[in-house]
Order: sequence, then C-alpha cells, then structure tokens
Amino acid sequence: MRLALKVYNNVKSDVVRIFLGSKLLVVLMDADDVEIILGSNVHLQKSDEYALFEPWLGNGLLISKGEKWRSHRKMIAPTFHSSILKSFMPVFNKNANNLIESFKKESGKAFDVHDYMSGTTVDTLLETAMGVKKTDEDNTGFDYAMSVMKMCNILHLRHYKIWLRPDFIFKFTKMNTEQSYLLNVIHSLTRQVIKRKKENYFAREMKGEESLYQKAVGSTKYNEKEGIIEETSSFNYIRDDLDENDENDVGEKKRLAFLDYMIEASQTKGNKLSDDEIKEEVDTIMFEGHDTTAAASSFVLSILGVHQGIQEKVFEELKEIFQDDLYRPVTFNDTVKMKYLERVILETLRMYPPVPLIARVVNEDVKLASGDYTIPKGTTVVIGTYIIHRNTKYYSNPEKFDPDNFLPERCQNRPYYAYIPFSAGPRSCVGRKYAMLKLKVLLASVLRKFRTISIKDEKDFRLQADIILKREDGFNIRLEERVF
Ligand code: HEM
Repeated sequence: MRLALKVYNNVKSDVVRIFLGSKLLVVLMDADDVEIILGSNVHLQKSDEYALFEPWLGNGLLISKGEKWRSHRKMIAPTFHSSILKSFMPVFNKNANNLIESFKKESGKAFDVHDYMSGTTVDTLLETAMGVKKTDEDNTGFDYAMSVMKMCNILHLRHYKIWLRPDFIFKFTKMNTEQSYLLNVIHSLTRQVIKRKKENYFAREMKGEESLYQKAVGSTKYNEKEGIIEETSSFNYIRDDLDENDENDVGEKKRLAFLDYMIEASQTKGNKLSDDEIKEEVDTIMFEGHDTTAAASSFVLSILGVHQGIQEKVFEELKEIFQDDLYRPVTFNDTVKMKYLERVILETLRMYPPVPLIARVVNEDVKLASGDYTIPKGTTVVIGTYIIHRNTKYYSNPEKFDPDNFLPERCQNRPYYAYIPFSAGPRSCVGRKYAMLKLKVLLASVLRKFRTISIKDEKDFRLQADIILKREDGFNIRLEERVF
C-alpha cells in the first residue's frame, strides 16, 4: 500500500489507467471523480473480482445487482435502525467483558491482538445477526465462528495469491476441499437457524404480537441517495429513557437478531425474500461485519500504542464519562459522549481504511470532473480509498495521526467524498452505525482497563492490502493493566 502511495506521488495524477491484458482498469483518486461513481444511482454494479465471494455469500447485498439489490437494500436498511442497535448493547458489553478476561491472561506480554479482535467480533455478530451463542451446548455456534474466520482467511489468500483466483486452478487445491467443508458448516447452521426462527415468528404472529420490523419501517424514510434510513422521533418501542441508565436490556428472551427482522420483512406485504435469500443476506452480514471491524479495532489499539499522549486523552474522556464507576456497563448514552474516541476511530479509518479499495463496472461512458477524461463503458473503475485518504489536497499533513482532522470545522472544509472508509452514496456500508457503536463499546471497555503499548513504531507497520487492509507483521502490542 505504501508502495502504491509512492507510485501515486510520483505519477502526480488523480486518474490512472492500467491494462491487465486486454482488461482496462481506471483508478480514481480525486474526490469529485469518486462522487460521480459512488454518488450515482447508475454505477452500482460490482466488478468481476467479487465473484470469489459467491460460493459463500451467494447473491447477497454485497454482490447482487439491479432490482434485486435495490429491493433488498430497502428491506434490510431499517433493520439497522438505532433502536434495534440499542437493543444489542448488552451483547456488546458482554463480549467486551469476555475479551477483557482473555486480555488479563496476556497482560505484560507482547502478543498479536488481531486474533482476539476477530474472535470477539464473530461472537458478537453470531448473536446479533443470528441470535446464536458460541457457548450453545451443541457447539454449533463455536464451529460456525471458527468456520467464518477460516473462510475469511481463504478469501484473503485467494486475493493475495492471484494464481489461486481462477476456479479451474483452485478446485485442485487442498484449500478447495477445506472451503467446501467450511461452507457446509456455515450454510447448514444458517438454514437450521432460519427454520427455527421462522417457527418462532409464526408463533408470535399467532399470539397477535405486533411486528417489530413493521414498526421500524413505519418510523423511517428510506433515502435513495445515501442508501440509508432516516429516523423519525415517533419510533419508541424500546424506551428512550433506557439511554439514561444501564438497564438498556430489553431482556434476553425478547431480544431479536437481524435474522428475525429479515424474516418479518419477508412476511411483509409487497416484499419478496425467500429462505435462500435470507440465508445469503445473513452470510453477507457475517462476512462484511467481521473482518472489517476486527481490522479497525486492531489498528486503533496499535496506533494508540504508538501515540501515548492521544491515548491518555481518550482515557481522560472515559474517566470523565464513567466518573467513580469506571467499569460499569457502557450505555448508549455514554457512547454519544465519546467524542474524542470517535475522532480517534475516524482518524484510524482514514489512515488505515479496512477496505482499501472499491471496484465497480461502469455500464455507460462516464465523463470525469478532474480533467478531460471519459471512461469507456465496460471499464472496471477502482476507487483508491487509501490513497484518497492520504492526499495533501484534502489533509494538510496526511501522514500524521491527528484525530483533530475530524473536528467539525475541519470536516466542513473537506469534500464529502474525500473520506470514504464506509464507501458513500446509495451502495455505502449498511452496517456503519452498528460498526461505530460496537467499536466504541469494545474500545472504551478495553482502554479504561488497560494501557496499550505498540511493539513497533508506526513507520515500521508493514501493511498488506487485499480485500481487507491488515498488518503483515501482525498487530503486536503489550497491554498493561491500569492500577488505581
Ligand atoms: C469498520 C467497519 C466497517 C467498514 C470499514 C466497512 C466498510 C464497507 C465498505 C467500504 C463497503 C462497500 C464495499 C464495496 O462497495 O465493495 C461496505 C459494504 C457493506 N457493509 Fe460494511 N463495513 C464495516 C462494518 C460493517 C458491519 C459491522 C456490517 C454488518 C453488521 C457491514 C455490512 C455491510 C454490507 C451488508 C455491505 C454491502 C452493502 C451494499 O452493497 O448494499 N459492514 N462496508
């Protein structure tokens, strides 16, 4: 990635043409050009490279196109309503506490934090997306979590080792046999859970219980331009005053997962969502929500381990919020007050965007804004997020980790499309609010308990970019328990 940036700095052009054999790729690094692609309702089709995900994700939100993508996006966006996210707070807290218990065993030693962040992320997703616990007696949750992590590794390897990409080569490898096994574990559990959840749904309906999905949809307006929902204040089936105290648990039995809302959506008049389509969407959430968040949280802990002064400011903010009850569960209201931690997360996502590039295929000629260029129909357009985030046009000192880049006055002076860790426009990340909320709970819980110390200086981080940006040298840190 650093090499790509060096090349870019030498080329000094925001539009680069690359030929891979006869295939034309155009890389965009200017915010106005990026807006033309990402902000449009026309250039929504993903490039061929995404086909690697198909055996796992089928035709879920990440890959699907046309009317299928549009109607599913509209159906799924309301399941990320903030009231639904608030109901996940106890799950976020519980998993953060489990993580802290594991960290206590590592205290004082150097270790790679990514494996832990990956594990806790998949456990949280398992519960919030599917309503399954890793600790369920039959071990299916555990096997599923392991399979998701291993599948992500296989996809990384195939992206990285490009000779493994063609199916006709891959199918002769041992990895293909392992992939078939893992996908069987993943898909069997998803199918089994859908069946059980559907029975629960019909039982609730028989009792005349109101559809929670309907309530969420009823209080939201879908914004076609941003692909997100806009919430109105009438939505209050989970009490608002729950934010003010730490009883923000709707009760374990009553808490629903994304999957439950999707089942309700599938039964709502005018919607069409088969069991297989629900399976694809749940698998997509498990994939998209896992590696991205694990990388983001690992980068935050590494980078704060380098910048001790910034870490102390985060800790001061946490002490201010939690006062004399430093280890109580984090409430939704607390997360709203974590302004500095939020800036730290945003700055980390600027310098180390978990999705370092996005690729689309344009189905018509596109005129760019940055110069007299026209991209021909059929071209693969690559949006260079990592490079845009380090462009001196938008950030005066881009190589410096500076959370104040996200002070409101600085954001106002920057084009919207110069900061795109979650992509932007109609096909942007549907899970970004979930991601930010979960990251805040997890990181606040860790940072109020431990000081993180990076083993390496920032300039020695060796970045590895494939689908997800990671550190080739591992996210090695040392944690010191804070004593009072
Ligand atoms: C820090 C964490 C995250 C980052 C940086 C991130 C980033 C992104 C980006 C850049 C895209 C667009 C990808 C593309 O066009 O190729 C995307 C799409 C998506 N993300 Fe995220 N994501 C994060 C967390 C999550 C979470 C937690 C979930 C779900 C719980 C999620 C669900 C999705 C889905 C379903 C899509 C496909 C949306 C569509 O095509 O309509 N993401 N994400």
